[in-house]
This record gives sequence, structure tokens and C-alpha cells, in this order.
Amino acid sequence: MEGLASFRAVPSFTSRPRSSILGTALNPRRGNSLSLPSSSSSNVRAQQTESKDDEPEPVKIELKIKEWENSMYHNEVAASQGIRIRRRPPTGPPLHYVGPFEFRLQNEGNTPRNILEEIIWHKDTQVAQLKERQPLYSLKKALDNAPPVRDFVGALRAANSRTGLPGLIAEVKKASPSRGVLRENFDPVEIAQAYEKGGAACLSVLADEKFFQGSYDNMMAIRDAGVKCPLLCKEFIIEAWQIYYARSKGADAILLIAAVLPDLDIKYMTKICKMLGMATLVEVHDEREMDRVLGIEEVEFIGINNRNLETFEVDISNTKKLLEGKRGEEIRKRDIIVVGESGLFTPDDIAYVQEAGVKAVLVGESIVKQSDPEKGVAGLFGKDISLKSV
Ligand SMILES: O=P(O)(O)OC[C@@H](O)[C@@H](O)c1c[nH]c2ccccc12
Repeated sequence: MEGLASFRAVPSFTSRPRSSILGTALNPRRGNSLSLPSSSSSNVRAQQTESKDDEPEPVKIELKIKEWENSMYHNEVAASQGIRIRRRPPTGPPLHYVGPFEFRLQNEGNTPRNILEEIIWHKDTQVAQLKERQPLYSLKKALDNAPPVRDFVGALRAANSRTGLPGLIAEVKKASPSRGVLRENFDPVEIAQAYEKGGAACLSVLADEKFFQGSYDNMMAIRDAGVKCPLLCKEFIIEAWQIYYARSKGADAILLIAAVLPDLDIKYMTKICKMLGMATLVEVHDEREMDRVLGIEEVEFIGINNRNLETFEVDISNTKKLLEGKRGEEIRKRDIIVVGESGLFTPDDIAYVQEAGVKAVLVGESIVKQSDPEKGVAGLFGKDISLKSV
């Protein structure tokens, strides 16, 4: 249902994509407007008739239709698996013109329904742009120069047997959509080194810029500074291309979010990671996602997020709930390493999730906020877990 409240006026001189699939198909004066610098409408029309794109118009229209069908198909498959996050529709809301203004009618179908969906739609656009600059074949070549992969899960297992406590994945995170800026004077390398000194087994480095103020540069800087902890590239992965990209930037592990990715994507991306020697942390939030993920035989490493990424609600009893009964049994039988993620602040929280069955924890806020993150690690566990402690 389209509502008046969702009208947004956009002056026509802004550089917005200027076509919808139907608009393109039905309106012969509109070309592949994504490549057009927009100006006054007459100017736009003039440029459209002299479109310099190689593809003839009917082919372009067909490609757009395919693109649209694919995203509809993805959404149907995803919905059948209980996934609520949809893929970005290939075009924005339809345009309406009143005098010099463009109006976009926003409705359920073309507006993100929650923050996770908004992040995924933004990621889709960003990845499309990055891919154009560095297509897969050249990315694959870049892998020859990437630093070697380190054993992420092995480091967690080793820490767990060394300390008798869950191995720590300490998160280098400046900000988040739910908490805002967590640390003003943010030096990623200094923080990473402090975590390592404090006894972290691995690090998670936020790569998303827009919503988490992270970057791939941070990850590379941490590696280049000689930090030995294996690195999880904390990114919203929706395409295999991003896995190669993360590897080319020195990642040892990546995250796949079950709330976003259908089973087949998880299976296929996990295989790609294995081929590249990387670990794949598959993140779940509820029973349904856990069951889906346990149904994928390639999965060996599962994160239980205590934060609902659609609503931001945090409840650490989620970890316990998802490890009870048959699920817990199967996880033990398959020797799957489980990570308790988010909302962990105190030694009691750590003991609680350990009791529930996790062998590792992923912690950001509580330690990144400390003026001395090295001490923050000891505070979190209630004791010194650094290498010098044993
Ligand atoms: O800062 P916290 O509450 O300790 O949470 C860390 C980590 O679990 C959280 O950042 C996280 C878990 N899964 C994610 C997926 C994307 C972005 C971030 C996350």
C-alpha cells in the first residue's frame, strides 16, 4: 500500500537513478539511465538518445528484466526458508514528475523494513560498484600476493584448552547502528595489539564503513603491524566475490549470516572458504536458523548471536536456548565449535554461555570501550588469560 506520508520530493538535478524497469520498458525515451549524469530533464533526454553504451536497447531491457527476475527468485527461495531479509529491488521506487521535482513513491516493496535489510541493500549497491572496479578474475590474481591464511578455529581450540575458558574473539569495532560510537579515539592497531596482549585468541575486524565505521584498511593495518591473532572479516556477505575480496585483504575467516543467506548460498560459500583455506563462521539467531544450518553438512563453526539484528534486542539466554536438547547433542557429536556472540560483559556472562556449551565468545562493546582494552580482557574473564599468565 502506498501512503502519502512516504512521498519524498527530490529535485531533478540530483544524481539519482532515473528509471524503473517498467519505466524503461514502456517509455522509449528512457535509456539505461544509471550511466547518466542527471541534469535538467531536457538535457537528460538529449543524452539518452545518444546513449554511448555498447548494448542495444532491447538487450539492455532484457538484462534489466533478468536482474529483476533473479532478485524476485532469490526472495521467494529465501522466504520459503523463513528468511525475512529481502534483496534490494534492482531499481528504486517509481518516479513521478511535478514541475521541476521528482517524486518517489515509497512502499513496502521498495523500502527496507528494518536496519538489517537496509544494510544488505546498501551492501548490494556497494558490492556492485566494487566488482566493476575489480572483477573476480583480477581479484583471483591478487590472491597470489595475499598474506597466508592462519588457522582461526585452531587458535580458538588452543586457547580453550590452554585457559579452560572460551577462546576469545575480540572485536575491533568503532561504532554500531544500535550503540552509536563506542570509542572516540579509535586506533584499530593499538586496540588489536592490546587485545592480543590481553590473551585474545582471534580478532574480529569490522569492515563495513557506513554502519559500523569499519574498513578493510583497518584489517590490513592490523595484519601489517604484525598482530598474530587470526582475523575474522566482519562484513555483510551476500556474494562470493566478497569472500575473495576479504581474502585479498588478509582475512583468515569470514562471517555468513543465516538471517540473510539461503541454505544453498551458505553451502556454496562455505565450500569456497574451504578452498581458500579460510574458516566460515555461520551466524544464527533462532531455532529455525540453527536447524537450517545444522542441515548443511559443510558447516563446522557456528555463532549464536544474542542480538537480533532486525530489532537490536539482546538476550544472552538465547545462546543457552539454542544449545539445549537435540541441537546441543548434534553439535557435540559433529564437534562443531560454537561461539556465543554479543551482549557479554562480565565473568558471569562468560560462565553462563560456557555452561551452555560454547567453546568461544565474540565480544566487542564491553572491551572496546575500556580505556585499556588489555585490562578489559582480564576484566571480562575475571582473571588474566594472557600468554604470560601460564
Ligand atoms: O559488541 P557486542 O555486543 O559484544 O557484540 C559483538 C558482536 O557479536 C557483534 O558486533 C556482531 C555479531 N554479529 C554481527 C554481525 C554484523 C555486525 C556485528 C555483529
